[in-house]
Amino acid sequence: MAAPISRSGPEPGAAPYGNFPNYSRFHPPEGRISLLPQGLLRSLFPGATRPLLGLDVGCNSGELSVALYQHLLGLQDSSSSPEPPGADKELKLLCCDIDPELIRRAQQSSPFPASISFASLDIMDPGAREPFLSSFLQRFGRSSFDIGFCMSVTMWIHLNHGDGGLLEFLALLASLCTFLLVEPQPWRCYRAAARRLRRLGRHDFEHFRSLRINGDMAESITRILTQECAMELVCSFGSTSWDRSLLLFRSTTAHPQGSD
Ligand SMILES: C[S@@+](CC[C@H](N)C(=O)[O-])C[C@H]1O[C@@H](n2cnc3c(N)ncnc32)[C@H](O)[C@@H]1O
Repeated sequence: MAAPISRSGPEPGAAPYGNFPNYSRFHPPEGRISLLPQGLLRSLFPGATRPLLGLDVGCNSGELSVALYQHLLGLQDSSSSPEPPGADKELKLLCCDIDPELIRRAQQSSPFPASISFASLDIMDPGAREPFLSSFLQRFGRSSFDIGFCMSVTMWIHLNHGDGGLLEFLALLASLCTFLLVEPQPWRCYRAAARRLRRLGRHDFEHFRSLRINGDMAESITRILTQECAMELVCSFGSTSWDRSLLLFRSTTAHPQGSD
């Protein structure tokens, strides 16, 4: 299920999918994690009696996925300490990324292999996505995830797949997840990404100049999710130091606590 990524050529900085090899050095997980309240998972799923299922889309090399897992379960921030007994029964996290090399690194360094699975997947490829996601969900007798994470990914989907792709992506996440945490990139990041590509002598992103969804991206994504995807905004956890907001949505149609 490896996605077709070419790493040949003299342009390592281009990262056309946002597949930067050292992303977490520039945007460390702590900047996001510190905005999320302690005990968030328990407050969203009081009295959950079976493992909660999470989906992290665009996980890069996994640093944020691991930090989210630790934070949500209230584990000490130490990748060297073993997972406490029982933790793997509380939350199972499926993390995917289009870049197989990033996934290989995530797998190699994962401190919690029993609870966090990393896999190479282009989430926009229905032929690969559907069997992959349903086989994971079926293992737990489920048809949806309790919580999804879409952290600094919307811009890359939007630039590579256009307005239609962004709408399709958000509708997909809304249909798959009871709760959804989204960190949208603001519009100025789109300009910076396009500039970076031009400086490297590459063609513009195919869709950049024709995007009609533009401007205040947090507002647009909130509008799409709430008006077109049957979700409601539960909370905005504020903005990171690099001015990206963390928005939590809940499905208005899914049953609570993953009771599907
Ligand atoms: C900017 S990084 C964000 C990484 C991580 N979520 C974080 O916030 O620290 C965006 C990631 O999305 C991934 N990505 C982009 N398009 C994707 C797609 N169609 N399917 C899966 N992953 C994708 C990229 O490879 C990249 O690793």
